Amino acid sequence: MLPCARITNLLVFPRQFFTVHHCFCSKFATISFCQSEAWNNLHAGCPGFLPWLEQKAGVKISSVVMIGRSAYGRSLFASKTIKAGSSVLKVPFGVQISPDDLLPEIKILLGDEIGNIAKLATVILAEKKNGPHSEWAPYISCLPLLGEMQTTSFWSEDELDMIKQSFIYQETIQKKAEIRRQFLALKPVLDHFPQNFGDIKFEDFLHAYTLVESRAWESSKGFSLIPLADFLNHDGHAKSIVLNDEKEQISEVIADRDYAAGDQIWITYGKFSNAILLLEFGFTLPHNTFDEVQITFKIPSRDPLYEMKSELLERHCFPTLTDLRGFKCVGSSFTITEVRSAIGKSRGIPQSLRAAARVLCCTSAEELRYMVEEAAKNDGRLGRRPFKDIDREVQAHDMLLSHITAMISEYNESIKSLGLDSIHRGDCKQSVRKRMAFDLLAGELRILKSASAWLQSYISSL
Ligand SMILES: C[S@@+](CC[C@H](N)C(=O)[O-])C[C@H]1O[C@@H](n2cnc3c(N)ncnc32)[C@H](O)[C@@H]1O
Repeated sequence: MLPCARITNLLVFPRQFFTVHHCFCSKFATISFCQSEAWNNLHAGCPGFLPWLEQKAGVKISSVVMIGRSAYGRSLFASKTIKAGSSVLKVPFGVQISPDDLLPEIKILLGDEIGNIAKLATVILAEKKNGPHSEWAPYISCLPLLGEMQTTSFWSEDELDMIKQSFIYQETIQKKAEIRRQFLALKPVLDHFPQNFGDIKFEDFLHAYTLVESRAWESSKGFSLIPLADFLNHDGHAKSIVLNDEKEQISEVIADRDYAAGDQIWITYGKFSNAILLLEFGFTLPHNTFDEVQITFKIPSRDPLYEMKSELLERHCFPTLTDLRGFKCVGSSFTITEVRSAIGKSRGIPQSLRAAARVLCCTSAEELRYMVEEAAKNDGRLGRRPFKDIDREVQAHDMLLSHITAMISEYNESIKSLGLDSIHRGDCKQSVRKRMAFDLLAGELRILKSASAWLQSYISSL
């Protein structure tokens, strides 16, 4: 049995500054958030959904779950006691939706620039247009509506401004641009089949794309939506995942703990930071142990050693970045996670980041050449050893510390401007987004503070 990966793994890691986007509009597109909430409560349990799915599959899928609603949206609950290690549900591949379900006459017109997520989104759009005549109607009608989507692609400019300190801000912009690019490539094809799609707008496509991204798993067919399994919510500490059994042609979830009747059943979507959860799934956790922060450096253009440092850093550790306007610059983005302890033998901040700081603070070509020779004599990695000159080592780490200190004060400012008093008040869309912005920024601030404490401790130990 193979673990099924959330598609986020493929899209976001290894992460650079890039990504996807897009949307989908339907007859529900104009429904306000509150109206759609009411609609959902009415259909909270998706009555008849499981019997319908079992009839379609021709086999029993689960005798231990029921569909309900919790603070996390639609959810699966134990209908009776479930023991750790026992099967929760088994969904045959035959009742999963994949890009293979695209009509052949449409599929043949799609070029390589249309990815699997966009293809699967196109399947959803066609089924949605089919309304009650769709063979997937009971499933499609249970999916979240446009007004309920919370991923940052749906945030207004003002809302995005709340998280401008985080790399997710830039990623959201790039992701939406990429989704729009795919939509524009797809649109002429969709327009050839008005009976299948109607007049699809970008918002429709973005909606469908985000539904796929937040609910599909990687499969032998690219990506698949797995009805019922996709009603399971994420717990960062859960061990259960969706497993694929190619031989039996089923996806299965095994309980990682004992559940009493009525308990919500959890799985993990993966080891995702709040930034990724927000970008791809539209939620955050109050304390996420997988949070991370991107530290980005650029060599000052006035540095007399700019060319030499650029060449070295590009060769050894810094990728070339292309900014939003298409200008290339040498810089680098390093990911840091929480440093558990500021003292002792803790792993500290990444060696690659410290190496880059050492290169950046060199003031002569001789110093840089010496670093290259030293790397060649050892494991080939540039700047991994502390400077023999302690002042220089302090200088490199001081530079990092002041960069991180500046970030800390920017994060503090952003958190303050959220208005701490109002964060935990209210359930409306704006309050929910404010709370998520707070979780994101507070988590990233915690990491920056841990890095700062580690750097201070290292510098004072020199
Ligand atoms: C795979 S679906 C799970 C079913 C979903 N609750 C529904 O209503 O259809 C993933 C979505 O569930 C919600 N979700 C999952 N885990 C969550 C959590 N721990 N906290 C808040 N929302 C969560 C998010 O909206 C996410 O995009």
